[in-house]
Amino acid sequence: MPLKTVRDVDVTGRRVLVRVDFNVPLSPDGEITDDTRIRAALPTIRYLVDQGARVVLCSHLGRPKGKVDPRYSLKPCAVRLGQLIGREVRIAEDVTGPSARALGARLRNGDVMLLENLRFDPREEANDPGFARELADLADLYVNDAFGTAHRAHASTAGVAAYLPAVAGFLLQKEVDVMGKALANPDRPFLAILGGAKVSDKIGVIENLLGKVDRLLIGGGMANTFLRALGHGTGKSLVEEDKVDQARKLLEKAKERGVDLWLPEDLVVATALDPNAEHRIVKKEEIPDGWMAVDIGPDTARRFAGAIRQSMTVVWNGPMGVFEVEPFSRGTFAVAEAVAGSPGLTIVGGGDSVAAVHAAGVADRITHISTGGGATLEFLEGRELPGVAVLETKPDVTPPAG
Ligand SMILES: Nc1ncnc2c1ncn2[C@@H]1O[C@H](COP(=O)(O)OP(=O)(O)O)[C@@H](O)[C@H]1O
Ligand SMILES: O=C(OP(=O)(O)O)[C@H](O)COP(=O)(O)O
Ligand SMILES: [Mg+2]
Repeated sequence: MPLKTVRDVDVTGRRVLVRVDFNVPLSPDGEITDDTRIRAALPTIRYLVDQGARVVLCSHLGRPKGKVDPRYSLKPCAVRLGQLIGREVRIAEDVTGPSARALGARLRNGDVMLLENLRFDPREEANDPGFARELADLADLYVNDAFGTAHRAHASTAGVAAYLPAVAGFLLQKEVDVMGKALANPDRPFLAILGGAKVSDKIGVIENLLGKVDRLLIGGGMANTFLRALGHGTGKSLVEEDKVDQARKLLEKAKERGVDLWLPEDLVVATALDPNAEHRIVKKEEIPDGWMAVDIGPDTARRFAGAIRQSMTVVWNGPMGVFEVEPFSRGTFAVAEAVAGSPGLTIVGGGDSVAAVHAAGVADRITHISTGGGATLEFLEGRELPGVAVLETKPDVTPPAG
């Protein structure tokens, strides 16, 4: 059934708590390197402002693990949002404390404020009902527009809906709608590309993906755990030791089901994550001790690009390497270029993958840029996302055919 959205409720003069995903990539000195996720939330924010709502935005940024940490402050996002909407966006000093409550009480119709990083409070990720209640007490209505975090059952994405009317924002609605249609009956060959660094988070989706796709390409940090499962040394690469067994089983399952699962055949290895670090290209069996895999190699990039160009549906999440460091960006950019040149429907999702697609200059040749990485993968798996499940629906009014 279709989701109820902000358009289906009266918002004028009401305090509206809007969960957004402002988890944007930051440079080492704390500058926003890609503001796609902030821009993606603008339609909902602008609508609420125009309707005279009192807007209380909330988001997480990074993984500060329940502790206040200035490196993960949302202040830069408040500044950027203020520039984009042309009005002041005040940021609270705390999440649900005295500063947030005082700023909230002073809001006038059309004002916008932002709470500090939700994950400064350990109760957010624990989906603590007391914390959900404190969030709810700041508002009269809850709007979820954080598609990128909709796969998390946290206080601000799920728990809070127990205490307030809960509707979708325009971004979340659009993501669910566009991807639902695109992936309901995909043209084949259907290919997925998986990379990035959130290995333990995302390895779990592979089993179900094997039942959906014809071919799966694995690169980036995700590939290293699989190389280890094949018995190769991985030096000081990012590897999740406790997922090696699972990776081995997935390799077997792919074989049983006749799904092509491709790993890198060659890699760029480096001595450090530094643009000036020594680096070279090696075969996948030859990662030297003390070195780390930081990108797929040129042969792999060519092979992956060929497969991508032969596919009619492509879903990509997770960079092929540490593309933020220039010498290690080539594999990711080659894949971005290939996805852009693929003849069929293409979806790229994830905070960092989307930043890479913008950096590669190919974003306008992708069918759908999604703000969700892990969320898109779980959606593709066919899993119900907790942040969507808690929202109100409206009766389907599609008239019967004929
Ligand atoms: N081989 C690798 N080793 C370490 N980190 C990697 C490697 N390949 C990619 N990464 C990192 O993965 C990060 C993105 O991962 P992730 O958050 O899972 O993707 P997304 O945000 O697109 O969903 C990037 O910051 C990138 O530097
Ligand atoms: O950046 C995000 O996901 P992504 O890296 O998969 O794109 C979301 O904001 C979720 O963050 P989380 O994986 O720390 O819960
Ligand atoms: Mg990310």
